Amino acid sequence: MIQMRELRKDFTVRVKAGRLRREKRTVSAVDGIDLTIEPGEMVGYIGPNGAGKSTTLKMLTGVLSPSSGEVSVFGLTPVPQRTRLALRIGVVFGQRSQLWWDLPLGESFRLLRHIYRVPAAEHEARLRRCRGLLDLDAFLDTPVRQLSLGQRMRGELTAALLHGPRVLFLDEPTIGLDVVSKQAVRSFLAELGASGDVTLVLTTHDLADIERLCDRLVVIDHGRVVHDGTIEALHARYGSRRSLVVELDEPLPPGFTLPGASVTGVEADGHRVTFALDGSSSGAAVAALVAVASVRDLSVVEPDIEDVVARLYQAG
Ligand SMILES: Nc1ncnc2c1ncn2[C@@H]1O[C@H](COP(=O)(O)OP(=O)(O)OP(=O)(O)O)[C@@H](O)[C@H]1O
Repeated sequence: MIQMRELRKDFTVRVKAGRLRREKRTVSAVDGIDLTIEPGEMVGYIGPNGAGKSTTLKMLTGVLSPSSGEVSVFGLTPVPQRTRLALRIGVVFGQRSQLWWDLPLGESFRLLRHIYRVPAAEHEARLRRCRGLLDLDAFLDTPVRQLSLGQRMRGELTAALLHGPRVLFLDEPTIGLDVVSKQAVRSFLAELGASGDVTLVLTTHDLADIERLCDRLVVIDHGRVVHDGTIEALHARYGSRRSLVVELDEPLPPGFTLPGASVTGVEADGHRVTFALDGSSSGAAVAALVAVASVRDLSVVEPDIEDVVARLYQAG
């Protein structure tokens, strides 16, 4: 459905070289990306600032021409076949709006129906679904410029879906949103993805978006793919381990060891101890621990995706 072969985008920039002189320099924003995305996938496309994420999305949506390589979406080449492509994709760029600033939100939706020539019944059905899932009714009559960021983002998502696209490209869809709006947007996208009707390609700096939504994670750095797989595969690659945190009535005896685990932290005068678990089961470690110590409370903490992604970025 989406294919990129040796995809590149170079920008020529002028940089200062001395007091008056400026030199031309080439920045390889996207530096040879090979990716195939199948229908129904939910792909998180992440990377540090300047990694080339937005540039890739712009080439996929027909905003920018590649410098070399190939890109196709539904077999269409985005820039020359942009109009045909627009009928089949939805795009949400968190920082930019596709709504009419001075019109009420509902009016923007009506205009989009005419632009995309969507039959009235289809439009109504899609709008009804979005109204229900995104709670739009309270602000359908409000001019877009008066909407809060969270309300506008819910409007943007609806606007991107009213023509029934099979692929949705989202660039930072939760940027700047409060926790409640973030959850509303994530739940909506999760439901959309679960229906299997829409393929999602999403860039974000908020890794909770990825954990909640994406079954595939593509990490890019300096315009190249540095990881492509599940979040679990990323943890496995970096040896991330789950932790067992125990609250104890008495500190453990000196030299205490737990099979399949190693101590990574001791706090509260030895009353709180953190173990990194080597294996996948925490049961054996817990059993060994309660046999020798008086355990007041315990919890198993999953590895933190922020940590592993930070390590990946630093390695790059
Ligand atoms: N129009 C442009 N002209 C010159 N350089 C550009 C242009 N657009 C992007 N770049 C450069 O290309 C590189 C990749 O930029 P891009 O916006 O794709 O990164 P990004 O991964 O989306 O970053 P961020 O997370 O900060 O949004 C950066 O070095 C950027 O400065």
